[in-house]
Amino acid sequence: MPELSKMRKPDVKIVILGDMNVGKTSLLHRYTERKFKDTVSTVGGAFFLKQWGPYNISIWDTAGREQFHGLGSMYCRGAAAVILTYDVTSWQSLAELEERFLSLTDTANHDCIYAVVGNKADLTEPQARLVTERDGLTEDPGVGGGELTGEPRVPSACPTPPASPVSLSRVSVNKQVSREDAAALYGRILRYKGLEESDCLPADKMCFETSAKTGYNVDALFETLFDMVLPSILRKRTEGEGSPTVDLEDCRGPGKRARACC
Ligand SMILES: Nc1nc2c(ncn2[C@@H]2O[C@H](COP(=O)(O)OP(=O)(O)OP(=O)(O)O)[C@@H](O)[C@H]2O)c(=O)[nH]1
Ligand SMILES: [Mg+2]
Repeated sequence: MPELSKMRKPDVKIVILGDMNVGKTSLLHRYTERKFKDTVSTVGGAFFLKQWGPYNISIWDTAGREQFHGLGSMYCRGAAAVILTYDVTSWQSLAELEERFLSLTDTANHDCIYAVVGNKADLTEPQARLVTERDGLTEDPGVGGGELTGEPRVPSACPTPPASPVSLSRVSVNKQVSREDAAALYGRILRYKGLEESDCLPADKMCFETSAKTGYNVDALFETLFDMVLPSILRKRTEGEGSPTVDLEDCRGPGKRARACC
């Protein structure tokens, strides 16, 4: 196990922002641990270190809860990429990105890259929900983590199985945010930053839909960004910014994928 206090300083920083419950922590778990696991609402922030070829990339998870809002711009300081995350089933979560989170990125690098990410794409697939036609009960596998088996699960409030057979239909949860909505937000982000769309990466490359639950598009999201921030790393190295080591006394776990809270 490497001596953490001598760990190389991360070469570059990526920050995930977005409203509470959109799945920021779940996306990081999916990418770094290949799992969809239970989460608790993030307090403050946490970071992961990812070795990408010869480079160390720190990925900062942030709290979406209003009470931690003040920390956001601190986390964004010096970021080379920011992942603005919303929930595809929640229009409000997209609106919050513009109203509450975009201004936090004022402290990011001047050439910071922005990705707009709609998570929980699994919930909008045609087979995302079970609906019992008998009494309108719904079962959401996205929350409980259950699999679709064709057998209704009995709600805890109803200890005995229904006497009559229950017919099942499968419908999708309403998708509230389209890819076009996300692309339009991306355009507004560029304008907010005073950038010309023609000089920037196009919306179809920078807007992703993902599912932390199924893993859909999660590797593509992170690895596309890693590749995109490499020029920033190389420039920083050429400019000789900062010291080559960092004090990571609080880190837990091996250097390849350390995690810490703050
Ligand atoms: N169906 C589905 N549920 C998801 C997905 N990602 C996260 N969730 C669920 O959404 C809830 C919130 O997930 P978190 O990852 O804790 O959300 P967060 O954005 O980190 O929230 P804060 O830490 O409070 O800002 C949890 O119940 C997750 O299991 C997904 O892709 N699909
Ligand atoms: Mg979280």
